[in-house]
Amino acid sequence: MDALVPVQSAGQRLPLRLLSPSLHRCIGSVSIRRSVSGFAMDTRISSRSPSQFTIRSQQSDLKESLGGVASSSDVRIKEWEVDMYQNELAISQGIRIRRKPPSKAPLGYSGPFELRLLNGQVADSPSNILEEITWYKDHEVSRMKELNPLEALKKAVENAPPTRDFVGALRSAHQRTGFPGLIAEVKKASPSRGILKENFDPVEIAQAYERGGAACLSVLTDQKYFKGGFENLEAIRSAGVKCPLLCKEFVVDPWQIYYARAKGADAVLLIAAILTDLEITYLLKLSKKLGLAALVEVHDEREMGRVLGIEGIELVGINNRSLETFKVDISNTKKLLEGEHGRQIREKDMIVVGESGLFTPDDIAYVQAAGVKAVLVGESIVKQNDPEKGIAGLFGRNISQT
Ligand SMILES: O=P(O)(O)OC[C@@H](O)[C@@H](O)c1c[nH]c2ccccc12
Repeated sequence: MDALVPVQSAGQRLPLRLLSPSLHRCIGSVSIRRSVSGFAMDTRISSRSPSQFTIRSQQSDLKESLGGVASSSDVRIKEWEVDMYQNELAISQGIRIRRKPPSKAPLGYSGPFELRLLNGQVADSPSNILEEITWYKDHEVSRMKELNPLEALKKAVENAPPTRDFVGALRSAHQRTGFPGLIAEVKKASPSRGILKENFDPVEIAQAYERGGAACLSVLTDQKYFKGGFENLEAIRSAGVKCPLLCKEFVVDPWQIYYARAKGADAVLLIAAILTDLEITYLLKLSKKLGLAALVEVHDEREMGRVLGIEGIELVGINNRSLETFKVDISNTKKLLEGEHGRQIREKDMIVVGESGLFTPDDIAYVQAAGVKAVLVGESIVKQNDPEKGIAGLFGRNISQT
């Protein structure tokens, strides 16, 4: 991808070679190009003039960029089309979560896409909590980007201390203890459980987890739904906690990967239920480039099949909680590790993380027998007065020095 594509006006056709074959039918504007590698791109209307716009790829490291001139309403229409294509592309991969509300269409626009895409989906309210979070996140990220432009973030990342080896820490904890490596979660609240801990001191909890033998920590950074924050990630890191840190976010934009890295993360979460294969591939590459591990989360067989088709994934999380219905069932981990999928995972030597709903030594033994080498645990340990003891209770013995 070394193309520099001149764009005179929105609506101009772009060279076929830049488009995915399945999207040839969509040719007709720069926006389509954006929806293909699209996620990789960032649209900005330049401050010099509202009728001037540049679309710069976040893959600018790969020297691709688009630039052009159009009216700002053209740009809005094109952006809306991109969003709709994003939804379409996702639907074609069996993803039910829509990334944008369907009626974000600019006022007065009634092209063929609007008719097609709104058909049967006229309501503009999210169909479940994951969709709601995703829509809100999109909104939040665009605001945060204004305050922290990518260029500045890249500089911060260049000067940031090196990352710690998240995957290595899990593997060595597994070898050391004979139990799945523990990713202990620093989580104040969740939409399904409400407030988990009133007097929540993230640094104290993180230090207790570390003393208790956690291999890594997961820190919720979502503010609105989980009462977390990036300040928690930063505080834990600067308090000298050595466990590698997973930034627990709903990543819908590459900007968030840079941000997580700048704020002290060693790993990021990529949720297959909200990301297309292309997005996962791109975000995975970007994470690696920045020295971050990526935990790719699935919650059903279809998502597992999808991620097994993507090169370079080392860590797969199986969430026992549906983020759409909140239903928790730890046999999900077992189910997804059976048969052909399990075989492929073993062949590729991937680390599987059993996530959510783990409370007792029996639960740990159950998911371990199913094939996980790591577990991600929040509620059962964060709720304890002493989270360090909570870990010993969860495993049935002290895992800090075995
Ligand atoms: O508190 P629990 O049931 O132990 O679950 C922890 C973790 O798996 C859960 O918080 C989680 C898994 N995937 C997520 C994605 C986003 C937010 C949260 C999550």
